Amino acid sequence: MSYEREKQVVIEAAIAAAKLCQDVRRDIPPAMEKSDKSPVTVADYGSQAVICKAIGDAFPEDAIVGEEDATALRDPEMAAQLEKITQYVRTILPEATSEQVTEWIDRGNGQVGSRYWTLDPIDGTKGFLRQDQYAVAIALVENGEVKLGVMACPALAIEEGDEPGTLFVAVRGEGATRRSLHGGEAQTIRVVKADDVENLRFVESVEASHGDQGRQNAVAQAVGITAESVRVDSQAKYGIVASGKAALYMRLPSPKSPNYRENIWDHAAGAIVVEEAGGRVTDMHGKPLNFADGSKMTENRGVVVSNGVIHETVLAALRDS
Ligand SMILES: Nc1ncnc2c1ncn2[C@@H]1O[C@H](COP(=O)(O)OS(=O)(=O)O)[C@@H](OP(=O)(O)O)[C@H]1O
Ligand SMILES: [Mg+2]
Ligand SMILES: [Mg+2]
Ligand SMILES: [Mg+2]
Repeated sequence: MSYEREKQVVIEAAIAAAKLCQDVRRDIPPAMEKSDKSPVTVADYGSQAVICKAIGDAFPEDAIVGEEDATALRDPEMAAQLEKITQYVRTILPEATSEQVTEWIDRGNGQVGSRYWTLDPIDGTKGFLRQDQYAVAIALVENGEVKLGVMACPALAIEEGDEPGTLFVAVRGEGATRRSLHGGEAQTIRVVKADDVENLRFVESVEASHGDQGRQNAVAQAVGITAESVRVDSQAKYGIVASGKAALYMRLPSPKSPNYRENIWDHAAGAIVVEEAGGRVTDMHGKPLNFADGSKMTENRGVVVSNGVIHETVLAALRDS
């Protein structure tokens, strides 16, 4: 088995961060606004602090490329927010100080290199605020290839009716598993088979502005998916495809933001989980996602995630659309 220590460290960190996020969510957090107008909450910061501390302590040589940074929190006007974040972090690390919290968050300001971690402390912040789906997503990348992905989806039940909370783990060459965030055995997961008509659904973002829902639906129809899309926030969509509950996840560039480029932390963990479950992940032109060059995937457009079998058909339908 490879990456055993890495896996242990980040599974433990992801479970702790997921608990912190659920604690915050029970108190219904107000959102703060980032410079790009997107929302961020005390849970995004708290989750990044807990995970970056764990990775930085265990692997001090490794760079971490995280979504958030602590610059805004050092503004004296943000003192009350920083204190709140610190209180939540103390439920996991009782001795934590505000100064340490900002320092741990800023461990996520690393650069993409030959070996690095990428972290989305809360993917789907809008979903988190809506009490819908979100994910804590961590991946280890070596020489441009994702080697390990750990994704906690605190609001996603394994089977309908179960207590929500699913943890996905994948190591390159060793398959993908899921388990309950509340404990229990890990089960191997596989993508949906071509003849499993009941699960030939497709998933897309809840937020219409994060994709092109008109074109996504047209392409799904063109490849024979007749059911309406299932709209889910965050990389939980990758988990759903990897578990065989949907055959396709499409994310096509939004006509409203044609210059948007995808971030590595929005895809790295989810992508390895799907690939190790037997699926395929490319951009809309069939190019592999580029995790080698920087935090933005500047050479890629959109994302297509499938069970593999239908992938070429989807890419062909996209060319024709
Ligand atoms: N214009 C545009 N196009 C594509 N993607 C965008 C865009 N704007 C934001 N984002 C990123 O979307 C991340 C949320 O993922 P989803 O779209 O899958 O979830 S959601 O339905 O919007 O909640 C979200 O991740 P978080 O910021 O971690 O929540 C953003 O990185
Ligand atoms: Mg964000
Ligand atoms: Mg994200
Ligand atoms: Mg995020």
